[in-house]
Amino acid sequence: MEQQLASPSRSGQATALSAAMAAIHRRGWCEGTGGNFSCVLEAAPLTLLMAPSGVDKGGVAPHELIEVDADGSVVAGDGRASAETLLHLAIVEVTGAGAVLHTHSQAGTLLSQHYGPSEGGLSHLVLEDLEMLKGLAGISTHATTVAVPILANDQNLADLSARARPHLRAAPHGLLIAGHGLYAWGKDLGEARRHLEIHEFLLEQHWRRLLLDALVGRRAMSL
Ligand SMILES: CSC[C@@H](O)[C@@H](O)C(=O)COP(=O)(O)O
Ligand SMILES: [Zn+2]
Repeated sequence: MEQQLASPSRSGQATALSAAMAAIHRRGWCEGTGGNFSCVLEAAPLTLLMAPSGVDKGGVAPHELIEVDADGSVVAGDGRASAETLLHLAIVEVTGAGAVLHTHSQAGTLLSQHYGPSEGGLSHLVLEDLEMLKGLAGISTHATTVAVPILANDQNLADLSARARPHLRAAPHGLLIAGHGLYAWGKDLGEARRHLEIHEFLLEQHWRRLLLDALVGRRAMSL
C-alpha cells in the first residue's frame, strides 16, 4: 500500500520558520525590522504563516507568527500583516512556492540599485559560469546563464505585485527589488532557504568581483 507522507504540523512549521528567521537575521540579512518570511500552511483556502509586520524578524517566537488569508488579511494571531504580504501571495500563486523569504542584505540592496531599471521598468542581474548556480533547482552545470529580474521599488504593493507577476515563472527562484532587497522562494521552507543562501552568495560574489575588477583596472592604469 502506498504510504502517504504526513505534511508538517502547524507547530512544526512555526518552529521551522521561526528558526529560519533567526538564522537569516544572524547572517545580517534582515536588520532593523527589514525582511519578511512566510510559508504555506494550507493550500485551499490559501493560508500563509508569516512574521508580523514591523518587528525584529530575528526574535519572533513560533507562537508569535500570524496567519494571513489570500486577501492579505490576518485570520489568526496578534499583529498586522507584513507591508509586503501581496508580493508573498503573488509568488505563491504564480510559482506554487511553499515558502517565500525576503531579505535586505547589503549586497542585494547595493546590486539591485546599481543594476536597477528606470522608473516602473525591468532590468536583470546576469550571473554565469559559477558552480554555486547548481544550488538552484533545475540547474545541473556551472556553464549556464541566469538572469535575476530587477523591478523598480514601489510602496504600492498591489502595483508592485502586478508588475512582478509576469516575470515570476521564468525567474530563477529569486527576484530583486531595486534599492530594496531580494525575494527567494522554493517548494518548501528547506528549498526556499537553500535558494536564499545561493542567491545571497551569488550577490556577494558579484559585488566582490566588481570591486576586484575595479582595483585591477586602477592598478593597470597606474602602471
Ligand atoms: C526597515 S522597514 C522595511 C519594510 O518597509 C519592508 O520593506 C520590510 O521588508 C519589512 O516590512 P514588514 O511590514 O515588517 O514585513
Ligand atoms: Zn522589504
